Amino acid sequence: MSDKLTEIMAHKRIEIRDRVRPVREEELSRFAAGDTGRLSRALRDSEEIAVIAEIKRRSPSAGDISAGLDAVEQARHYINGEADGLSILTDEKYFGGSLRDLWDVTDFLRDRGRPTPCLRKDFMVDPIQVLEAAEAGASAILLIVRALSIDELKRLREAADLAGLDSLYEIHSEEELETALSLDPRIVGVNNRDLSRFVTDLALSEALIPQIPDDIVTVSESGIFTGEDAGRAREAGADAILVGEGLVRAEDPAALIREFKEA
Ligand SMILES: O=P(O)(O)OC[C@@H](O)[C@@H](O)c1c[nH]c2ccccc12
Repeated sequence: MSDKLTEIMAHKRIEIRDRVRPVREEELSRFAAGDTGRLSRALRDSEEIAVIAEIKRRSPSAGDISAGLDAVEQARHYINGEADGLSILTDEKYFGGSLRDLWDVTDFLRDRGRPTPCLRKDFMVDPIQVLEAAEAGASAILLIVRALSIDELKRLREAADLAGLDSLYEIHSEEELETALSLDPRIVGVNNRDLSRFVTDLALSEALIPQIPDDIVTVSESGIFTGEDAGRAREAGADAILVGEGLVRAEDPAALIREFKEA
């Protein structure tokens, strides 16, 4: 692990320090109520390539993407385009998001009676964040394999399982794929962006996704802007793509989601 990701993880551990406390099993398990695996199911059930549409205001690599973005308005576009899942950045310092965005979007989805599953996109390090995700109505959390020890990965996964949340294991190398596969994952995401150097290359999905067993849901993440990119991910065998910047910058995000699915 190096530079930016190291910096972000160090910051995250400090940022949550005041909130960390023992999280009891009962606190987590009251969210599980028969609704486990909503994101993995939605991605698997889609006939075309599934689309996870991300709400992201800025990033260390792109800078400001859309500083004043209204999370609920953006979610409305994504739902109109029939996104299969939403990814909501809740990190404030580096991505301009908040837990409040997640609460607002899941409230909006609930009011519409449309249970599109939401991923809490953040740098998870402690079970308290899993509890926060469940409370805010998320269906899944992100686990960045490179950023966590095996013990942390196991601890976070256990908390997510108790709360009925899916865990998306994000990888960026063959070695990380091995680690993820040893943890019995339901969803593995290949991040095409090198989190140390910020370059994206879909060739990484093309190299790694074919090595992932069929019963695991696969996601190609980052650097997808066009129907052609989505087509490459599908050709590589991805069940889903995760798209942020391309959709946030799009004039008509709903149309772009349809284009991804038709590719
Ligand atoms: O905006 P893009 O290039 O479409 O990428 C989306 C998503 O993959 C990216 O935001 C992301 C992937 N893994 C992360 C981990 C933390 C924060 C953000 C991310």
